[in-house]
Amino acid sequence: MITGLRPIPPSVELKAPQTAPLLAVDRLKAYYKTQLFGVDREVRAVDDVSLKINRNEIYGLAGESSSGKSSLIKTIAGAIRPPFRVIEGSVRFNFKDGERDIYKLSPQELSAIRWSHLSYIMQGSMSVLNPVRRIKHAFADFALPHVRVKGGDFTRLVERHLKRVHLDPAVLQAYPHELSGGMRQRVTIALATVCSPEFIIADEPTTALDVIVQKGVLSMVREIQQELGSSVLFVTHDMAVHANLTDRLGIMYAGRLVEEGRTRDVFKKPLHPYTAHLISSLPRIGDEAPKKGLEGSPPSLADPPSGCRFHPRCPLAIDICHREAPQMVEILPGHRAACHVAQADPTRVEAVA
Ligand SMILES: Nc1ncnc2c1ncn2[C@@H]1O[C@H](COP(=O)(O)OP(=O)(O)OP(=O)(O)O)[C@@H](O)[C@H]1O
Repeated sequence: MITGLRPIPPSVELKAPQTAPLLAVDRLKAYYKTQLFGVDREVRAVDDVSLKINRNEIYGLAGESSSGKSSLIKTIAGAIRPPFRVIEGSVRFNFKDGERDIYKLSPQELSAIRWSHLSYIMQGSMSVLNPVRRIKHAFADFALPHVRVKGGDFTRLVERHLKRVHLDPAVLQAYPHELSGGMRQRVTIALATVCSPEFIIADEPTTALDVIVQKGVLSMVREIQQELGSSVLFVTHDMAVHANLTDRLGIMYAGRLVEEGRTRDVFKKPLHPYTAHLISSLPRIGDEAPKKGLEGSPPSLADPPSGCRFHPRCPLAIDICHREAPQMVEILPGHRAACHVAQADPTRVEAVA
């Protein structure tokens, strides 16, 4: 455990009970407001999303390309830059030393919680690691400002952490190009976790890696999460990764969360036809039946369909789906879905899978 973290900023709110979720996202809307050929355009990348992430869990976020996963994690991390804007809603963290409402923090307060409370593992390790500087400088640049220890104590702290994640401290002397892709990604995970953050966002950290290396990196994520007792928001479109790693799973479609539940429940009994499709398209050994692709393409988020955004592609769509956007409703214990058909009769969705 690292001691010597920075003092709590004065604007921190009162502590909430430790049983409360670590993260509560409430009715969040965040849009890209751009102009195309002089015409205003609004891309509704995050459109009325509510979710909670508990302490000590790995929450997976899945969905096809352009469904809004990266935009949602940007809003959660408070990394909002024009043309992206938060329209309404809130993102609140219940950290051990007090609550933080991300959109009420000043830039200084936001940077004070980065790395020490909230950290981010990005997709490409090379975007974090400077190719012309040794790895040790990355630790000094990012982590050193967030711990009180300096000099030799800081080096010892980093070396201890590297050993904890099964990395040889010799990597500190290496340049990024001297390491394999898997090693570099391990280094970025070590970097993101060295200050023992309570909440870790991982954005497709294993996408560029081959399956064997990917397996090693995923076990490292699980191990470090358990050791630190952190919560992880793990984003990938790869459902096989979710099946192996995550405790709970949220599925996004066209800027909305359409299903959420314990990962095993979602895989066993999907409640949204889109999720059923994602699961049924996973390859299974011995299953020679041809896989049916999902017809149609994802909608434009600048002009999404009326009602349920999935209805133009949904084999179960009924009248109401064209007119009314379904709300996320708990259909089975701890298992929510935004689907009119499943809310009327959850067994109908099984037929899609
Ligand atoms: N800077 C931007 N300006 C305008 N629109 C954007 C911008 N960045 C993303 N978008 C749009 O927001 C929508 C959601 O994109 P986002 O990157 O969040 O999806 P994603 O699910 O993370 O996709 P991927 O898996 O491909 O990364 C898309 O329609 C995308 O075109």
